[in-house]
Amino acid sequence: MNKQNDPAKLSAVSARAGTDRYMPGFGNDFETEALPDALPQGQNSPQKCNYGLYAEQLSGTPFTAPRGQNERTWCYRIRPSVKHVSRFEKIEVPYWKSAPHVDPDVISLGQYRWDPVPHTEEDPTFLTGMRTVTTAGDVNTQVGMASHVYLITASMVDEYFYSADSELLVVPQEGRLRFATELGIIDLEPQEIAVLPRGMVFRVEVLDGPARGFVCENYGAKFDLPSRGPIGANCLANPRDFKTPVAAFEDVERPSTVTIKWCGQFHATQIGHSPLDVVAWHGNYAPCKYDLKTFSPVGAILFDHPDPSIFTVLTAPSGVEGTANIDFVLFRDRWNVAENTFRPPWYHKNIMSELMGNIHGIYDAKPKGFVPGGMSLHNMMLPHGPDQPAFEGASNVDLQPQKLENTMSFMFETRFPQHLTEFAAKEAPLQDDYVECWDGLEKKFDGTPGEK
Ligand SMILES: O=C(O)Cc1cc(O)ccc1O
Ligand SMILES: [Fe+2]
Repeated sequence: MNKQNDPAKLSAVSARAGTDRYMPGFGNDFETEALPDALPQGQNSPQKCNYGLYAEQLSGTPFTAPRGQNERTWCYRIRPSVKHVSRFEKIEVPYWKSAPHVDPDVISLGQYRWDPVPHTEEDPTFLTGMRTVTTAGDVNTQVGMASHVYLITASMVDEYFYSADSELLVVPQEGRLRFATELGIIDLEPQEIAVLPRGMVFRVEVLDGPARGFVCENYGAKFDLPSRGPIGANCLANPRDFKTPVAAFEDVERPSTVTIKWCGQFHATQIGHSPLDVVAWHGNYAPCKYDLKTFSPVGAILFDHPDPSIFTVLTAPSGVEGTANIDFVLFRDRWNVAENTFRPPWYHKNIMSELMGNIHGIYDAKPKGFVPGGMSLHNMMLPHGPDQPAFEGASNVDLQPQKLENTMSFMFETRFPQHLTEFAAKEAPLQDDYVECWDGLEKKFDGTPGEK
């Protein structure tokens, strides 16, 4: 291996220069060290680690999980984590809610749509700027999810966080963020996503603000790549496009706070140093980022509109095959070529509940009103579909091959009904007139077949 491609050398450079670098692959068994020979070879727990480091395992799955699903990472760190978090004090993070959270005064049954949540006067961080929109399932039994909007203008300074409750899928819509994590640094911008594993400590800095985006908090089993079935080994999200950071550590001694989300509650602990002190690590339980522009969509090339599951980027299983705890689905720019076909999404009712967000541009089923930064919720078994202008347009358009451009929306689709928070129902800019977008769909039936 030449010097330039040697991950050890890259990470050493990375740690010193503070630049971010990544290793390709989804769920790979990675190894990386920010100082030469910090990573033990051939074993996990030497009697004494080099540099006086402590060896520590982070288990993301039970010890006995089947081999293909078993995930853990070995960290070689300046202090063991137990020196970072002890003597907890309960704190309030009022806008970050967890399931079950059903407010009797809030009705969740319905079709809802929101304008972008505006930035506030305060200077919120990733923690204080998190606004829960929906919750589903139960955080205590590790099933379900929550969807959030984040509004961030301030970096976390000497402040760290981890969620024992969940894996976090972060979908930026505006602004650039840096996730300084125990295992390395991820820089993130709109049209990219990051996946932060349960239990991993991080700090979020604003590189370019204000920052707004969406978070899917997964209480259940981890996000995985979907099986492609007959599609074969390529297209959709390809494993090599997922990027995991190389090791980068901080040897900083300053009064700091670590906040933990645990069973829906928040606790803080004070420490005298940065917990991001992992000098080297190896394993397959690690954060990653993914550029949504590398998603290769597959679709109908003759007629009809397939189910949106063909656009699944990541899926978090629920234990029932084909019934996801969460699917993360991407509607990106693509060619529309189907002949004699109503090309936008069809009208439907779904046993899964669909939370959508617009990252960029125009969504074909809702040409107006569903704008970047905005969201919609079509809850379990509640009918929805194209609005009246979209229906008329798509029913009458000349069906030439058409490139859908300037479009990127996503869906957090879960098997569980999603319950609105008070914030979503009462504070966020809910569009009271949303359901009127279907009012103009008139009766066309007159008992005769033919042109309508
Ligand atoms: O409701 C939506 O807009 C999402 C959606 C898109 C699609 O192409 C088919 C079904 C579906 O639920
Ligand atoms: Fe839908």
